[in-house]
Amino acid sequence: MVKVLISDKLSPLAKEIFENRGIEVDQIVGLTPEQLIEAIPRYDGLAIRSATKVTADVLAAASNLKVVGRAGIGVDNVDIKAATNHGVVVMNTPFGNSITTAEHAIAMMFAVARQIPLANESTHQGKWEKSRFMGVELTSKTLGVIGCGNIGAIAADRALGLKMKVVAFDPYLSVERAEELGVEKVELDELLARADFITLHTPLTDGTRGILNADAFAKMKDGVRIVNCARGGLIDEDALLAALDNGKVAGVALDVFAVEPAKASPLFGHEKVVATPHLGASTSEAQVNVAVQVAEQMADYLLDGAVTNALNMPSVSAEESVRLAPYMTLAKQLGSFAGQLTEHALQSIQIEYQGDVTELNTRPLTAIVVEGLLQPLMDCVNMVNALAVAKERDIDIIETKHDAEGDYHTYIKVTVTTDKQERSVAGTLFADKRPRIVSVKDILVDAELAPNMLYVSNEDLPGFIGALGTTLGDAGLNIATFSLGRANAGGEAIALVAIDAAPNDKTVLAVQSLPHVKQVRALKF
Ligand SMILES: NC(=O)C1=CN([C@@H]2O[C@H](COP(=O)(O)OP(=O)(O)OC[C@H]3O[C@@H](n4cnc5c(N)ncnc54)[C@H](O)[C@@H]3O)[C@@H](O)[C@H]2O)C=CC1
Ligand SMILES: O=C(O)C(=O)COP(=O)(O)O
Repeated sequence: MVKVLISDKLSPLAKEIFENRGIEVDQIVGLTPEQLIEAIPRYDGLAIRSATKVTADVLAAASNLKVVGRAGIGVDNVDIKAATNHGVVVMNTPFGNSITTAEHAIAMMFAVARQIPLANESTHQGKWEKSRFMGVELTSKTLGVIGCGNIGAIAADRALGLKMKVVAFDPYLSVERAEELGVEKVELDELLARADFITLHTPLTDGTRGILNADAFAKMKDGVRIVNCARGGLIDEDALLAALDNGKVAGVALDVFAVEPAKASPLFGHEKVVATPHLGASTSEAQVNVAVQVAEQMADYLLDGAVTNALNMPSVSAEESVRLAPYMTLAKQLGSFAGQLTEHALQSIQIEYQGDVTELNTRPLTAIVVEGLLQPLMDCVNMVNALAVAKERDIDIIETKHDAEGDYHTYIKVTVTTDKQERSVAGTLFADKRPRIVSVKDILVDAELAPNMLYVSNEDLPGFIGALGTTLGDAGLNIATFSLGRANAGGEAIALVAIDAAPNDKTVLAVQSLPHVKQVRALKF
């Protein structure tokens, strides 16, 4: 039975969805890294929020894991590269909590503009310090949005509603999109120089880590106020403390911290710091959204092979997955066939799609061709990591698509170029949706692959077929099907023989030593 571990606090709806779909669920919150490593081999799926750290060590131990589902957006707590290498799909829920998080950023902006938390605390203490708390208006102020994606754009929209002017820095924001949003696209330095308030909405990556550092603070207006509801690592906390102390920054509202859970920080207790414990996504609405979405996405993948919102794999809908299924078998067979015949260093893999198949999402097909091809050559390759593994090894993957040209309404051809030769194998689906190999090295054949096959290439001369049959018969091997093809009379010929059991090395050698035989391979599918 498929098993999922929920290792962070998720709406109970997630568990309910998994169970309704026949998936066994354990919810264990607060595991130490060691406990997670010990538990993880028992699970096919892991559902998390931001607390669980899915490190390379966890993934190395996760021998059955197929998917990590992040009920939320940021995946900086998941080692995606290691997940890819281990063939684990990582998916998130990119929109479920974006409104909620943008609202938190706006709430934090008000909180820091009017010192609401401090005023609240003082009032509860019966101090009535009316003259202590002097705030600033938001109207007409300039808000600098760093990272204008889903959340940044919603925050910008709300700020415009508050009659603020919004400038945005985001290298990937087009001028048209900026216009549509009603924001002014600017460079970072200009944003820093102009903004009265700055709000951060980028992911934490090597490119954004410390984006607000001492240099950046130096470029800001005196008395700027900053909101961070994205990730702690975006702000250099030491530089921030200095900027608060020297008056450059009038106030900061932090929902996120460099190290979480943040139980101690020099920023804590500072009058100018408003802090919340990573609450950006914590509304009942958002938590229902992300829990339902992650559970459904994970169940779809584990049960039906549908891929949605994956960060390391192309998307495949459930309907596509059904239509793709016979093609996936064909593509895997073609890749595997080519891989089992490949003896030299691979340079490129060309995958040509013709006819009906071009109407489908061919990216998963390409991934599975490459998986099939690399599997005989190396361990631990699967659909998730195949393209990355090929790239790492400088193998070019070339995908082409054409209308149907020849005899087949649908057709896939895989051509492998090594440093010594080029070899191709092509196949189709017949009306029964069963895959057929229709050519090898451009020699026409018509073969249905069986678990055990013998591939023989030979010179097309009389006597070979009888000799092959006798050799296999002598070895006690029953022939199930026998497909032949030849380039021309007397030219290169190919035999693809389905046999009921795998031939041993002695039999392969015996076939190899038959007259006119060029190459023999026992193939497994
Ligand atoms: N506090 C909380 O509870 C929550 C925090 N988040 C954080 O918010 C982040 C943003 O979420 P979304 O808006 O949904 O992501 P998104 O992917 O829609 O937007 C991120 C934007 O950042 C931009 N960006 C990337 N590198 C940049 C750079 N060097 N400088 C400026 N912009 C850059 C991208 O072009 C993109 O437009 C998430 O990655 C997550 O870390 C998300 C949800 C809840
Ligand atoms: O979705 C995100 O990126 C968040 O940061 C939300 O984090 P959480 O799920 O509340 O731990």
